Formats: sequence, C-alpha cells, structure tokens
Amino acid sequence: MSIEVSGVTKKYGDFVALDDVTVSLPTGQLTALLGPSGGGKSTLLRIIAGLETADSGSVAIEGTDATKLPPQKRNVGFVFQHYAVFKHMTVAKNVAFGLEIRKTPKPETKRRVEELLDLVHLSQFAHRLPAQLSGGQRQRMALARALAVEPTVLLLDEPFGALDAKVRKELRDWLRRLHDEVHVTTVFVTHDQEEAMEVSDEIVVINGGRVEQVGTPDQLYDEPANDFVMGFLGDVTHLGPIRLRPHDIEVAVAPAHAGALPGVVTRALRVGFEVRLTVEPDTTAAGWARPGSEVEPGSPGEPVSVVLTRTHARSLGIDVGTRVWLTAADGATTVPSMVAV
Ligand SMILES: Nc1ncnc2c1ncn2[C@@H]1O[C@H](COP(=O)(O)OP(=O)(O)OP(=O)(O)O)[C@@H](O)[C@H]1O
Repeated sequence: MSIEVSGVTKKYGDFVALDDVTVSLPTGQLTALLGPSGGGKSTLLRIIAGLETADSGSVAIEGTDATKLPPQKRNVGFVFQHYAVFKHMTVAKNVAFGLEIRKTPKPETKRRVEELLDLVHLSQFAHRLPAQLSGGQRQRMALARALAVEPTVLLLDEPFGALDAKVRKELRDWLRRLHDEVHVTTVFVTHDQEEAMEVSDEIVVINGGRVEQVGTPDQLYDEPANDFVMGFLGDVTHLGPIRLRPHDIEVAVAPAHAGALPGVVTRALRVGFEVRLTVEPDTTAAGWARPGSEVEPGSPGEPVSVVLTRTHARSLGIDVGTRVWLTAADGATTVPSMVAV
C-alpha cells in the first residue's frame, strides 16, 4: 500500500506544470519531493492532497482511488510554509480544533492533545497564544495539529522554508525522529538537497514537470540517472569527457598513469578538513590521451575542481604552482559531459 500517482498531467494554460508523472510513494516512509524552483513539486503535492485537480491521470491513496475525492475525504494532514493558525486560540485549542469539529468526546480530545503536545515538545506552551511562540515552535504546533486527526498521509510543503538555517536544521532532525516514532506516511517538498538527503528514506527528483529519478539518498548520490540529478545532489566537475565529483579525482605529483590529465594547481583553498584545488589542465602536454574519447568533451581546457583531505594534500606536498596528474578514482561515479547544444 502506498500513494500511487499514475500518468498525472497538469497544465496552466499552455504551460505544462506536470508532464505524465507516474510515481509510487511507499507507506510508512518519509519521501522528499526535491527539485529546482518551478519544477512542479508543490503542484504534485497539491494534487495528492486534492487541493488541485489533475487534467489527466489518477491518484490512489492506500488502495483507494482518490482522484475525484475532495481533500477532506482523503484523510491527509497538510502543513504549509506559512501555516494558518487561529491567532486567538491557545496552542492546545489549535491542536484540538480538528478533533472538536469531528465531535471527538472531550476526555479523548484532552488526552490526545496532551499526547501530541508531548510528542512535539510543546507541553509547557499549551496555554500560550501562537504569537508567543517562536517560528520553529509554531511549525511544530502546525505538525501536531495536522497529526491530531490521525491522517493516513502527512503532506508538508516546505514546512521549514521560512525559518533561519539553524532552526531549520533542528526541525529537520526533529522531523526525522518524530517520523521514526509515529511512522505516518509523509511526503515533503523541498528545494534543499541537503535537507532531502538528511531526512528522507526516499527522494523523488522533479524537474521541468517530470520525474528525473526516484531512489534512496545514497542511490541518487552514487548512481545518478543523469547529469541533472548528479549536479543537483552534489558538486560536480569534469575530467576531459566525463563528469564526476571533485572528491572522486585522484591526484599524482608524477605522471604515473598513461591517460592521466596533466595540469597545474592554480588555487588551493583550505576549508575545515578539506583542501579544494583548482587545476588548470595542460591538454597540450605529451602523453595525454583523452579517456573515453568517443564522447566529445565539453570544454577540455576548463579548470578542474578537486577535493582532497588536508592530510592527503599535505602528504603530496601540494600547493599553488604544483604540477599534478589527474585520474578518475576507481569506482568513481561518472556520467558523460553534457554535449553542448
Ligand atoms: N495556479 C497557477 N497558475 C499558473 N501557473 C501556475 C500555477 N501554479 C503553479 N504554476 C506554475 O507551475 C510551475 C510549477 O509550480 P510549482 O509550485 O509546482 O513548482 P515548485 O517545484 O513547487 O516550485 P517552488 O519550489 O518554487 O515552490 C511553475 O512554473 C508555476 O509558475
């Protein structure tokens, strides 16, 4: 059982926001919809919630065809970036709201609200008004409110987007722990790859209205389906005709391998335990045969970025001006360079 989105297309006028999207979001997991701005993430989430109607295709939630169901019949909880709260009601009343309109017996509502406030660590703020909470506390209240009615699915649209970086980080750790406790199927939208990688069981990468790849954070990082996914999930550089991650380049200070790309270090930046090098390739040097030369290189003369640990850089004696030879490390994740169009 899961959320099954099949062949969903959504247009706004001539603009195709979602183009024949098919994806399955597993039950009990925390799934991120990740992609650049305007890619269609929110549109997909809103179609799952029933706040938007697809032009074609279907949505099933836990085996029930929900395509034509209104939002209130889908049993979904929803939290937006700017969450609408009842300003005149206390935190406890806000959380109780959904239970009260469902005419849940008073003692049960009271018990459930206490339980939820405990879960989101807001018990001591139960009698405050929302305006007396910090932004992060308000989002936790919003999550408690969404969870109150025991939704089958929790949908979060950039729930921490408006908060500062530190609070965002705290809330994302907290969301992961909360999810491990309650296991409600959760789908959240983010354009922040680090947030998606840290929190989710599975990531759906959406770009230009299409699903680029679905996989665990490790799968997407280590086996990106294409150049877009590779670039969106981490730093990428190039070595002749291939694109790879800067830490997947091996550096030698003597021409050890045939086919190694010779160059000169033009910049060495120390950041924490890393040293980030910029290497100007010397493609005119003798002995350089382009590896995989059936693929036309994008720009063979462009500088290459390389990341080494500080210890490694020190042991090689690397600094600005050092002559180096670069090769792709064994097992490096690579994709062909994009062919210029
Ligand atoms: N009601 C609407 N009318 C017209 N165009 C819309 C409407 N809603 C969304 N769009 C367009 O559809 C595209 C996808 O929007 P969507 O909000 O799904 O993107 P997103 O990936 O969530 O982006 P962001 O991260 O910026 O929120 C955008 O180009 C947007 O301008």
